Amino acid sequence: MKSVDDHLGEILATVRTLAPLELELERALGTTLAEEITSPVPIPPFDNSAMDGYAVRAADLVDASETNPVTLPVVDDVAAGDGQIHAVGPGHAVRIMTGAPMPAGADAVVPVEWTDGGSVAVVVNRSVTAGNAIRRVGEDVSAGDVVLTPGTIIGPTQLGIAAGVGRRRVLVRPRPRVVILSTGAELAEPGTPLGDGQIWESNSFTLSAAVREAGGEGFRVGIVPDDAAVLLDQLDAQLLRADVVITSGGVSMGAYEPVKEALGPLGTVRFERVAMQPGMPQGFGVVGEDQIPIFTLPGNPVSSFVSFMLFVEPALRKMRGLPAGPPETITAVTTAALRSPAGKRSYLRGRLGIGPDGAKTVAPVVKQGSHQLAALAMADALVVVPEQVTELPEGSEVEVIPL
Ligand SMILES: Nc1nc2c(c(=O)[nH]1)N[C@H]1C(S)=C(S)[C@@H](COP(=O)(O)OP(=O)(O)OC[C@H]3O[C@@H](n4cnc5c(N)ncnc54)[C@H](O)[C@@H]3O)O[C@H]1N2
Ligand code: MOO
Repeated sequence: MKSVDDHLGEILATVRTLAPLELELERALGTTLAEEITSPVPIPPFDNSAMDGYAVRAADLVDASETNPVTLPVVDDVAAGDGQIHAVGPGHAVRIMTGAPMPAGADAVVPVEWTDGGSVAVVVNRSVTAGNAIRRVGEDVSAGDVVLTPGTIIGPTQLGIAAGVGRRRVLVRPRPRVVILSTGAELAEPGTPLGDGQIWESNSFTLSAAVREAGGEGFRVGIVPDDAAVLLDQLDAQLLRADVVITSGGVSMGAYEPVKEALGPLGTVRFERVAMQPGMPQGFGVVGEDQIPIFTLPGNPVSSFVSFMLFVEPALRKMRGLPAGPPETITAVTTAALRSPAGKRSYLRGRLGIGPDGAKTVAPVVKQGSHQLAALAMADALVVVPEQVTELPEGSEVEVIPL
């Protein structure tokens, strides 16, 4: 049997990082920046007020206090966005709003709270230090400063700074588009009644959501009947919009394995047994003119999800231009004994916690079957049990993949 590490290694050697493209900011969330973003101007572009109040010369207010208020005539008004030239002469004040450009001659802003709020003349009852409540030009960013570097994942604040330095479009590696096809004659669409022998289809929901969480765009094609020709037709139609295809089901040893039947003859997809549980039957390869990577995951719901975490998620990271490798693990101490088949790496479902000594613990969930989706939904971690280990007593230190 092939090792988990070899399988991932082959996948990562095959998938390619997506080519960069220019996207409007509104569409760039979750993409990976493929250029350096610099600011063409200093930010803020001009000295401006940090508060609503009065622009003054601090020297005029050195003696101002509660007992000795100073009155200054208000000679002008300047609002945010005002492009006019304003000035404050000695002994004068200009009413100013937050974000408005500082008038020439003024060296401080007196917040309105320190005054009587007058609009013709203002009574100030505190002195002010020069520079008070002024935001200086370039205080956030100097002209030419790099604000974002290539390889940065674009989140809300990165979008904000790109806009804040005047960009409308950015060069990014897009979110990989992942088409998800579920095979199985027994599958019924959730929300419709179950016929005899049927179960509700769930893998495509799990997988498309996992794709989204992994920074891709998941397209749920839904249920494809157990018919190789129909599957190939569907695949053909979907390849137009896919950077990756995932199928679930139809790869084991049964009499009706449409995925194997459809893709096997192409010669570009390998079906293998990987030394892991769950998720032993795996297929990976490329399809179509553009050699789109395809993952044929096992149909059991836990198996397909675990396979996604181990193989598809790292592949998506590589496609996004991010460092890619096996999922990161943390160490935790088991709260119960564990069993694992010899020669396979197990990914048991567990719940993380904190022990009385403050150490991280992991409690295996009771139902560990590949079909027991409810137990997976209650778990928040996968406990990794190495190939050669078949039993672990309670209190063992283990590697855990947090979900
Ligand atoms: N003789 C053998 N039988 C099986 C082997 C084997 O080595 N020899 N391997 C078992 C293992 S391990 C797995 S995993 C499964 C994988 O089978 P397939 O990938 O071919 O998947 P199916 O047979 O189509 O389905 C398996 C199971 O999962 C349910 N399923 C499938 N798709 C969905 C879906 N979209 N949503 C919810 N549930 C789904 C399906 O009803 C089956 O119960 O094979 C074992 N057998
Ligand atoms: O290897 Mo299968 O994925 O356990 O159930």
